[in-house]
Amino acid sequence: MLLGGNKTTRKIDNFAINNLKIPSIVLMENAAISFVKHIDENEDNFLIICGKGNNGGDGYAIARQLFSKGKNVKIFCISNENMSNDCMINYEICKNMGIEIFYKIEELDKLFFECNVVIEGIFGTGLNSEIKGIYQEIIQKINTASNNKKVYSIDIPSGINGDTGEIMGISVKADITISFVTYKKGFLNSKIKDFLGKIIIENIGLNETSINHLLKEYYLTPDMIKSFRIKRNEDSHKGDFGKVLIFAGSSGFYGAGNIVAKSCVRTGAGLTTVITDKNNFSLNVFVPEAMSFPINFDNINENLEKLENEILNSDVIAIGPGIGKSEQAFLIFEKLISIKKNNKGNTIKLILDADALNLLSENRKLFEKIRNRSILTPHLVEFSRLTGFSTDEINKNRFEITKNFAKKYEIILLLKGKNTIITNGEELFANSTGNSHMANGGMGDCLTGIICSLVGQKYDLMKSAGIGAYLHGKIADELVKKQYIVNASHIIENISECILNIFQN
Ligand SMILES: NC(=O)C1=CN([C@@H]2O[C@H](COP(=O)(O)OP(=O)(O)OC[C@H]3O[C@@H](n4cnc5c(N)ncnc54)[C@H](OP(=O)(O)O)[C@@H]3O)[C@@H](O)[C@H]2O)[C@H](O)CC1
Ligand SMILES: [K+]
Repeated sequence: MLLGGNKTTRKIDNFAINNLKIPSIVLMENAAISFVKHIDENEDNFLIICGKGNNGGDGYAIARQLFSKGKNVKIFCISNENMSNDCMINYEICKNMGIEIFYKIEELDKLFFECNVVIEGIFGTGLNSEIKGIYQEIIQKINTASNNKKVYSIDIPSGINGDTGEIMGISVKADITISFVTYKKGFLNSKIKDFLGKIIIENIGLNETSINHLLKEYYLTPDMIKSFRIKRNEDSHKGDFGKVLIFAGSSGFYGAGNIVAKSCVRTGAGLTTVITDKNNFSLNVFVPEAMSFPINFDNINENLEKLENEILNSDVIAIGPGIGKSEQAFLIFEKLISIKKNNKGNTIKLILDADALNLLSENRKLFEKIRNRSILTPHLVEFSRLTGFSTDEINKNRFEITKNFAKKYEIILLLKGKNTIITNGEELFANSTGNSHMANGGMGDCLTGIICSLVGQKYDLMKSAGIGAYLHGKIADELVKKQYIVNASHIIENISECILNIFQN
């Protein structure tokens, strides 16, 4: 699903009008028809509150549509001065059709009392400053009425900034928001969840393929994830699904390596090998399918030569969870990223997480070695270390900072958090799955294991990160329907079933 904001709405509008030659009034009509589809047939009494821009125009067009279905419709017109052209056209039609239109704020309370459903088209993507005066008063009244009326917002609850989700002074609290063409970036702001209600994204007669060159940002949906699927050949063998090398876990943190390995195996990698302390025997017990490459941490140099063969033999290397920041960990990390091509002549892909990111932050010249072949999966604090931006600055400007960073270092960045962001600097995915019940130790390790497995199975880096993040969150979303806390082990046991559901449903 396309992800957009205020500017992109104008860009899409302009393209549809100027290039596709769809008159703007037709787009508005399509928006109104799509909107009305979601209104309960049994509802009868509607109050439609309209501003003077195209959001209000949508409101008048929706009023016409409902009126023509025989519904009882009343309109509250906030202003009929300086209306946009299309708003004016629909306002005039409503007047000509004899729909009752009210103008005085004193009449509003009675209008609320008489209706069952409020539809508000005060501001959409054109909101450009703090809301004051009469607009503030009207929104307050809508929110008071919303206790016992169903409130629908057209495109965006009036008062929410479509780009940032910021509340511009005051906002309508919608029960249902029916938005057009794009999932608005502002909806990703977790602080306004209660203002959005149920979100529905509707078409206005534009096929996604005819406009998707205009924007390269997406909100991940099940359909998108399904479309990424690479079918398995009947005659394939384990070599086709990737040789994955994992450097994760160290004394005290063996669990991290075990979780990465088990997630990787369960996601379907062909062969999984874990570089681990020679004294770690837990791997074989926890993940019997994985192989180990034992390391003597007391004499690291003796291992590095043998390790070279292992590197040359791999398709993808995941590095980081639980490795610590010791000198030995650094030497192994440096070795693992020092070879770019494997024995088959293919680029060895890298997934860098946790301490690998911290080591990278402190040794920035290593960025040169990871270009064009890596996914970095920081959480907010790790990303702050990598970029030098404060966590507040990142939160306020996630899209721009992540894109710039990915572009600068030519890597895929996956910034974990609510609506995890994945970007290569051009294209961007915002994840739609996941919940707070999965916020506990080992989750990130599990995600690393899923992603390196997908890369091994020849999914490209963006798609591996996208599928991985979606799958990881989706499993947790399903599990919280029947349990309160979701741990990495729960995710691991459900990976395969969830992949099946996503790819085959
Ligand atoms: N491609 C699509 O998705 C389509 C969407 N449509 C709908 O159009 C709106 C956007 O319409 P637009 O006219 O650009 O903007 P709005 O209607 O949201 O608002 C503009 C008017 O609001 C005034 N304004 C803005 N901020 C304030 C404020 N704080 N206080 C008071 N008034 C404000 C603004 O006045 P100015 O004087 O500042 O110009 C405008 O009068 C989109 O959201 C969809 O609903 C199309 O129907 C089809 C295509
Ligand atoms: K609105």
